[in-house]
Amino acid sequence: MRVIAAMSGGVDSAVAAARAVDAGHDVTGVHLALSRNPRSYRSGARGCCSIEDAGDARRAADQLGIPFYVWDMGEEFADNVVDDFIAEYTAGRTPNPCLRCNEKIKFAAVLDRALALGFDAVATGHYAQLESAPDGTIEMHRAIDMGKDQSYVLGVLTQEQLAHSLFPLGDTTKDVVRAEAARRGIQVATKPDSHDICFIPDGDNAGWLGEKLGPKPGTIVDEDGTVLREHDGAYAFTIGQRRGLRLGIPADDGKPRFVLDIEPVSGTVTVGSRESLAVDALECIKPLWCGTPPAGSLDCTVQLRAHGDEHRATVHVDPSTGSGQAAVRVELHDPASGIAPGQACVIYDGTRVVGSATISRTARVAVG
Ligand SMILES: Nc1ncnc2c1ncn2[C@@H]1O[C@H](COP(=O)(O)OP(=O)(O)OP(=O)(O)O)[C@@H](O)[C@H]1O
Repeated sequence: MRVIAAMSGGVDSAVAAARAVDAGHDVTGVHLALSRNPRSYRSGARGCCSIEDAGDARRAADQLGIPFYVWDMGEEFADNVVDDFIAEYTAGRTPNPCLRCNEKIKFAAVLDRALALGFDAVATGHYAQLESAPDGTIEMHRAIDMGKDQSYVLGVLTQEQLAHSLFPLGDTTKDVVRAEAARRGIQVATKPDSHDICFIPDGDNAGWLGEKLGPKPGTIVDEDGTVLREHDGAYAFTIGQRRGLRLGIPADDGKPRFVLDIEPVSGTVTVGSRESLAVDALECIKPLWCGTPPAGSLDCTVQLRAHGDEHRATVHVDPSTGSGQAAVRVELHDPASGIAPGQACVIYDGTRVVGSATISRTARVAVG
């Protein structure tokens, strides 16, 4: 097959490209220039797409003896990932930009360009496994290294996209990948892993959003509406957040308080007890299925954030719902905490990804 290897300049994608070459594919390396404000990883925090990253990717491609190009996808990334991230926070929701990047950039814009240029597939260093099912469809499964498993952020991929994807690292642990990179003489063998949000290299999401959006004053209130303090922007808060609330006055019961709700229009952030955070029912919109869409009810597990726990659940799918309405309802068998609208609910049957949907509403566990 003619394969585009998406090479970030990191160790995973270098080894993934090497394995694609070993498997006998005709491989071309491509580094994506995504961020408009690239930051050198030598400055400490590892961001994305700096000149050094592109140079590391090029060197790895040279070592493998494969052609190498840089594709500028900065505009697509800004429009589909960065702007969406800002819009979602503005609306009081909690987006996952990696998932969005996979959906709109790596397995959409990049794959489309690859196919248009006559390539058959895109290989990445994501940790997930692909298997052919007896009916000829491609199934995506969790990676064997559960510490690195990235099937959650790939849960948005459709059958068509999976049919043109290769994940050469899914059956390997990160330790083995680093050892293999060292054995192959790949220079980036010890390069640190990237931060979750590549365009916010120092991890200060609130500071970054504050710069983009400016002050949007509002109040923090407790569950009975008492104002506890003012704040400069509700976008600095996420449901389930405990740290950095700077409430000053302790709760009546002396226990920690958590963000329970964010009202985007008034900017009111409600805080309360850990118990009040628990939810056991979710409504989700915009489902994307890896294979044939399920209908009716499904006993399964769901994952509600990257690297989050698996929760046993019964999922009800209504294929007839119009866009914007809850197409997927999820009953969690045990309550979960810190679940925010905007997050993806990825549905698993064992290790197999069934699909994903975006959480639009959560319902609190009835107390007493
Ligand atoms: N700027 C980029 N250019 C090309 N491919 C990229 C880029 N960023 C990410 N990728 C692809 O997406 C995969 C997953 O990206 P992620 O940000 O999770 O990196 P990672 O797990 O740290 O991998 P790596 O060690 O290769 O950077 C990478 O392995 C690579 O194939």
